[in-house]
Amino acid sequence: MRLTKLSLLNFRNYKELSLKFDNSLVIFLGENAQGKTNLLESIYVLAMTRSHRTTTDKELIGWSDDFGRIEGDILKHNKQLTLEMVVSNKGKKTKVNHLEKKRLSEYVGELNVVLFAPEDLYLIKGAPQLRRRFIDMELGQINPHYLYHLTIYQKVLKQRNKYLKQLASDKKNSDQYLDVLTEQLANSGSYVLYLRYQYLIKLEKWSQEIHDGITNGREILEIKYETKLDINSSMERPEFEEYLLAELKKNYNKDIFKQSTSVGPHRDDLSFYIDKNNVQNFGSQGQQRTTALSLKLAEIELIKEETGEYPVLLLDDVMSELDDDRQIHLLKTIENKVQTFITTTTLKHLEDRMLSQPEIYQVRNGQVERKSDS
Ligand SMILES: Nc1ncnc2c1ncn2[C@@H]1O[C@H](COP(=O)(O)OP(=O)(O)OP(=O)(O)O)[C@@H](O)[C@H]1O
Repeated sequence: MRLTKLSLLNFRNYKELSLKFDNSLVIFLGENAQGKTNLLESIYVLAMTRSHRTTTDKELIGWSDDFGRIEGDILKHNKQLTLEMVVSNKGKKTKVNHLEKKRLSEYVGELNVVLFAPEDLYLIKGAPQLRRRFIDMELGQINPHYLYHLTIYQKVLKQRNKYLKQLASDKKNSDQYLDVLTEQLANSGSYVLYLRYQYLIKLEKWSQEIHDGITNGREILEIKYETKLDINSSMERPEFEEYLLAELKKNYNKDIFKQSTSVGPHRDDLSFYIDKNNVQNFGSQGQQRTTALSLKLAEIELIKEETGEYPVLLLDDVMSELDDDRQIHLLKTIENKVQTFITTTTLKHLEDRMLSQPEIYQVRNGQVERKSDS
C-alpha cells in the first residue's frame, strides 16, 4: 500500500499544501517546531480519523480557521482510492472516493498505517490506557467488526456509567433499565474480548519471531492479556458474553456505589514477559525498548498477513532514540517493501543506513520544499 498524494488545507501550521510521493522512502527534514510531526500526524489522522497526540480534534485546525481538511490518494491492491477527512467545530466527516462514510468501521482500514514515535518506547512501562489504545487502534484498523463492536461498547459504557450515577443520587437499586444496559454491554464487550484474544495470539507469534531475531535468540517474549475476569483464549464468543453478564450483575451494588462499571474490557491490560519475567517490573530499559520495537515491527507483518499489503510506516524522530542494532533491524524490516515516512532534524543517523533512494523534503515554518534526492 502506498500514499501517492497528500493535500492539506488549514491543518495545524499548513495553510495549503499538496505533495506527490514517488519513492518508497520519504524524509521530512527540518529544525524543531517547523511542522514535521504535523505532516506525519496528518497521514495518521487521514487513516485513523484521530490523532496520536491529541484527543481534541479542534487542535488539528489552523488557529485562524474554522475547519481543516486532509486529502490523500492511496494505491491499494493496484487500485487508486481517494480519502478525505474534514474536521470542523461541527465534528468530523470522512469520504472514500468522494462518498461520505458515516460509520467509522466503513472508513478506518482503507489506509493502514503503523506509527512509531519516541513515546512508543514507553508503551511497555506506561499507563494501561496506552496499551489499551494500542490494541484498539491496531486491531480496529484491520478488523471493521472490532471497531463496530468497540464503538457500541464505548457508547453503552458511557450510558451505563451515567445511569449508575443517577441511581446513586436517587438512592435506588438496580432496575430493568440497568439490566438492559448491562445486557447490551455484555454483548458488545464479548466481541471485544473475543477478537482481542484472537488478535493477541497472532501478535504474540510475530513479536516472538521478531524479538528472537533482534536478540539473536537470547530472549523469548510472551504477551499476556490481563483481566480480572476468569476467562481465557480458548473460550468462544457466547461464553464470554455469558460470563461477562454474570460478572456485571454480580457487581451491581458495587458499581452503583462507585458510580462506574468495575469489570469489562475497558479495565483490561497487556503484560509482557521475557523468559517468564515481567518486562514492566523486571526488564531493563533496553529490554523494554526491544519489546516495544518487536511489537511495532510485528504490527507491520500482521497487517500484511491480514490485508495482503504492507501498511505505510510513519517514523517520527525515532531513529536517534534507537541504538545501532535496533536501527539496523528496523531498516532491514522495511527494506524496499514498506513505504516509510521519516521525520528528522538531521540526516546524520540515516545517511549510511539508507537502503533505498529517499525523497527528501525540507520543512520550514509550515512550508515544504523538495530537495534533490540523495
Ligand atoms: N492548530 C495549529 N495551527 C497553527 N499552528 C500550529 C497548530 N498546532 C501546532 N502548530 C505549530 O506547529 C509547529 C509544531 O510543529 P511540529 O510539532 O510538526 O514540529 P516538528 O517540526 O515535528 O518539531 P520537533 O522536531 O520539535 O518535533 C509549532 O510551530 C506550532 O506552533
